[in-house]
Amino acid sequence: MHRLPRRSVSAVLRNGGARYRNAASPIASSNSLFNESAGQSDTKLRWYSVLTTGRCNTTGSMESLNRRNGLFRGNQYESTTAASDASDTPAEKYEYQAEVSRLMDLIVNSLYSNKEVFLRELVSNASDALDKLRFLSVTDPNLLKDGGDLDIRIQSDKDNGIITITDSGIGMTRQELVDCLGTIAQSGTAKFLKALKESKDSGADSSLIGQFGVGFYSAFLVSDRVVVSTRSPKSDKQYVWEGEANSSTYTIREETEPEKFLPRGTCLTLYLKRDDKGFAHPERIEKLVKNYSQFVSFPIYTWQEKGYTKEVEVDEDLADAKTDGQDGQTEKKKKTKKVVEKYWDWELTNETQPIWLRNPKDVTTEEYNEFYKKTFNEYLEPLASSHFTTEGEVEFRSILYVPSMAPMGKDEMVNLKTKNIRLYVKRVFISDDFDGELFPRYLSFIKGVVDSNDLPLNVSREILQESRIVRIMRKRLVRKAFDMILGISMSENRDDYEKFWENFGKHLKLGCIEDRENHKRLAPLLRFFSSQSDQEMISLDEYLENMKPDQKDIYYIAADSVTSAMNTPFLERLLEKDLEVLFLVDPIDEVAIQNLKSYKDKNFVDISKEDLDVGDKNEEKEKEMKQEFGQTCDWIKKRLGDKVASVQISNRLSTSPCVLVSGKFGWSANMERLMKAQTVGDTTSLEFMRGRRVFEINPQHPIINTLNAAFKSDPNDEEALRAIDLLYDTALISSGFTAENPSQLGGKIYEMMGTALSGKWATQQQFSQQHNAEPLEAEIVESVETSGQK
Ligand SMILES: Nc1ncnc2c1ncn2[C@@H]1O[C@H](COP(=O)(O)OP(=O)(O)OP(=O)(O)O)[C@@H](O)[C@H]1O
Repeated sequence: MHRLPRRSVSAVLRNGGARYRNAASPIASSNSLFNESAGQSDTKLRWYSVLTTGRCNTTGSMESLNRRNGLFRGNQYESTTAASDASDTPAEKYEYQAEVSRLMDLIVNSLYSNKEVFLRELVSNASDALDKLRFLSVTDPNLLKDGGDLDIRIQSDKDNGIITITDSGIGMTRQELVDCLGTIAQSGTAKFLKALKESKDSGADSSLIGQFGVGFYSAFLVSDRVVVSTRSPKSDKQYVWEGEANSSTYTIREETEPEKFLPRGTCLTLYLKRDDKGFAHPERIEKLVKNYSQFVSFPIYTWQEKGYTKEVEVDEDLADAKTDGQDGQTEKKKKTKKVVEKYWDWELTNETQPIWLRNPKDVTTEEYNEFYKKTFNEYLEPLASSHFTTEGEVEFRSILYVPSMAPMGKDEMVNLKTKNIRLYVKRVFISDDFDGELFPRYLSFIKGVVDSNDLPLNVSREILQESRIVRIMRKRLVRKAFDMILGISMSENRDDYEKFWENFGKHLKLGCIEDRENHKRLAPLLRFFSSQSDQEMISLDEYLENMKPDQKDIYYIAADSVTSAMNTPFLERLLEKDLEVLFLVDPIDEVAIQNLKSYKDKNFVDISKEDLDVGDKNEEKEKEMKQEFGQTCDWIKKRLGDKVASVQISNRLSTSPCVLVSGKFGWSANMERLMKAQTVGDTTSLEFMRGRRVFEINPQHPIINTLNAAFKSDPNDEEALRAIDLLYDTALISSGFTAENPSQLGGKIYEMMGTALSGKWATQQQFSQQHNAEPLEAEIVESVETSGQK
């Protein structure tokens, strides 16, 4: 039995055009341009450097002119005799063309919502280049002969706004530069992967990140000019690709500066735009690497300023010098002071082995907690964590955490954008900005990381495409989250679930309202106070264990506090019969329970609603009571009019004379109060939902008996009729409703007090007046006599 002590529960997603030719190297002819286009219909777009050279002679002067004007739009490459429709005119096929500079502008400025992703994209390319080299070197070790580690190095010059990203990967040949960087939306990486798969090479590395062939151009998000110096181990020459933002041309030349020669790999130099020079700050680079590329599988070094403290000797001031010895000579004393020596060096900035890729058996709780604190900037340890891998249709790895505290701020509970789940695809951080795709909002408090290789992302890698895969993933994450919470609830340490409930109980109740599919998982996690446990909260399973053998339902009452629930007249008879009643004291409780409807085949029954069956129906007795009080009920109903739907003999009262019961389908008093507090403007719906109220009388109560007698003697007796009014108003309040006319009620109470007081105290007052008056008179008489004597 795990009962929670009472606390404040309420505190709570090419080659269609010319091959590149620069002025110095007019290799490709315009002929090849169009032949190639015809042959490569899968080609998308390329940088038309030919546009500037105008060396296009095959297809006629108009096209050349258009190209020169930068308006080359239609490339007629084939005439076909095949009739396209009913007409006999042969249809001509055209290939789509694009205005490259505009397209570039679109890619650069419309694809990404956040500039800083440029570093993620370029580091991912470097990682892919290293991965390709690693893979190819297995069969061709010569590729690694030039030595050097497989790593990525980022250096920046903040004063001049320059960033260089160097990798010792596969590099690019001149042709590859043209094919990969000179062709928008052509991914050398995707081709590489495809070739591997086609060769059915089981070693096809699924950790290759690139797939769309646009990531590289994100460099122009922040740069005016990009220079790529690259050397493929397959080539003995190094080439330099250079392109500028807003330009539809690029150049390629051979690297001639020996100091820029690379043994192998690629060095990208970004000349940042004026407003983006801040990105060249070493600290900013470090931060971006840590956020986006923390778990890339190759070491990333950033060039950072460091410092060490050393002791240096300082000459003591003469003033401070001591006079030493007998000869009085002044001796300079050597003193030292600590100074910080600054220097620049490479610093390893990422972790190549993410914790989630390790075997859970090898990870300690401390390591999980440390990862949690570091990743989510938390200072408190989590309440629970779960590290798992799912296989099958969707494969992903994840570590989820239940925080030990709800976030500060009221809106957090319904805030989907909590940035609590960090999504990685192939170890590269994609996003933490979700809109309920991975977790429903009531579980938005769960924190964690999810890493998958199969997630469908859009080109900018910003949006998780709504897909079956995401739905499956969400289902599994939610299930794991529930397992984790259940684990806390079954923990030996009771305080843990108490803490959890205090922080996130409301979230689970919201889940009861919003997630029907998971009612079975949610219900066992709920906790309530009850008529038999007003200090410790109980679970629904504990309630069931405590049910009477013949008890059919789970009873509950909604109130604004445990105290008022404990003293409600609705509870009287159930207490007498030792039936436990759940107290729903959080405003969300009643709606949550109404959504659950039942738990383990037992219905939830509101004891403040009509037709309550507490299992002791006695038809004969009821008949007898009806005979005795039936007419009195009609008489009371007549007096109360439309205020009540009917007046009935109660089976739930023992000490109170009457109670006001809500209709079966109407709002309870508690719900009415809550709805009233939230309604602004038109209150017609309130009136409607209030529905019927039934006035129940307790035939055992003296007041009811007196009224019964009064009715029998004189149904028109004014005092008896006014007593009915007062009885109704009082029942309204004791049943949890708000008085219709509080000041009138006050008046009635004063009047009654007056009558009651005058009944008892007037007699006494009369008595004491009589007794006090006489001695006073006697005294006066006496004094008169005395004066007479004088
Ligand atoms: N540092 C590099 N070393 C070697 N090749 C590179 C490098 N950077 C880019 N490339 C080549 O250029 C191609 C295009 O790169 P780009 O970033 O535009 O697209 P991608 O990485 O293939 O796909 P995505 O758009 O998904 O990032 C790559 O596929 C790769 O073949």
